[in-house]
Amino acid sequence: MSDKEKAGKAAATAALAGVPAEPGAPKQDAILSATGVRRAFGGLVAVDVEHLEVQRGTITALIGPNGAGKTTFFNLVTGFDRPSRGEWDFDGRAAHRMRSYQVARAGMVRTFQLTKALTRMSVLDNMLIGAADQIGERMWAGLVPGVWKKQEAANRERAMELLERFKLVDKREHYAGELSGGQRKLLEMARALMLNPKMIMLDEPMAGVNPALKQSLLEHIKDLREDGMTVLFVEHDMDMVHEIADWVAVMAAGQLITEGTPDQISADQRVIDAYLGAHHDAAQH
Ligand SMILES: Nc1ncnc2c1ncn2[C@@H]1O[C@H](COP(=O)(O)OP(=O)(O)OP(=O)(O)O)[C@@H](O)[C@H]1O
Repeated sequence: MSDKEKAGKAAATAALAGVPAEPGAPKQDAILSATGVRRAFGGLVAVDVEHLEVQRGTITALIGPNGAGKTTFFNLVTGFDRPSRGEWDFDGRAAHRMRSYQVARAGMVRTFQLTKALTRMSVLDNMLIGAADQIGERMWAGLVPGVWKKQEAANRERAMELLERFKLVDKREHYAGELSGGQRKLLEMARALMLNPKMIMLDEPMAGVNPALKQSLLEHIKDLREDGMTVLFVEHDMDMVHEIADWVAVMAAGQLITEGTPDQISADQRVIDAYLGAHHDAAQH
């Protein structure tokens, strides 16, 4: 462990010390605080979270069995979906009425899996488009060419910096579709970082990544915390959760059933029951 990593981990642990392992537990300094968030699709309640706070400067995992509502929750707080009801503050500002690009500008940015269209573009173009898309620049780009040019040069510089950092710079002219599973995950992360987020939300960062690249991806995620960012990630790989999460929030059937440190969570009967229940249901289908 580097000194920087030790310091980042220690600061996160200190910030969470004394937080009870209970759903909705208040945090010392929550960057995201959500209350009464509900999203129904017809008769199906996908998300029904009474209260959740995410401590600033930590790596927090959001886990739960398939269909628990994790992705829907991500979509809601980042403005890509609208709740049936609910409120949340991000970094001290009410964010539940913001559009996705306003949320991104406020500093909460989620990663997206590369779509088919994006795999047919170069790695560098992916980076440049990532920046423009999420903050809605396309709307005014055509109107103010001078401003746009300047912004474009800055975006290009930032993109090259990030591609260096993620060791993708040699691939910049390659189609994104030519990248390996792990390199795609790095690109997804790098795209999100184009916006200099305060909090980055990663949806299954380890999915489809070969073991050789996993370690390097883990290091990159820890670096985000060490750089002062807050990380919230959805993940099924419990080894990864144990290795990097400072805190874990568990959802099942739309609700937040508990929270705690990785050790507290793996010993929690509610969590074991939720996973067993989900497997039992799946086996019956
Ligand atoms: N657009 C939608 N229309 C209808 N139902 C939806 C929609 N999006 C999600 N759902 C349903 O909401 C529930 C929660 O789904 P969600 O994808 O949020 O779960 P998840 O915890 O992310 O699952 P996984 O781990 O499998 O990705 C599921 O029952 C899902 O089928």
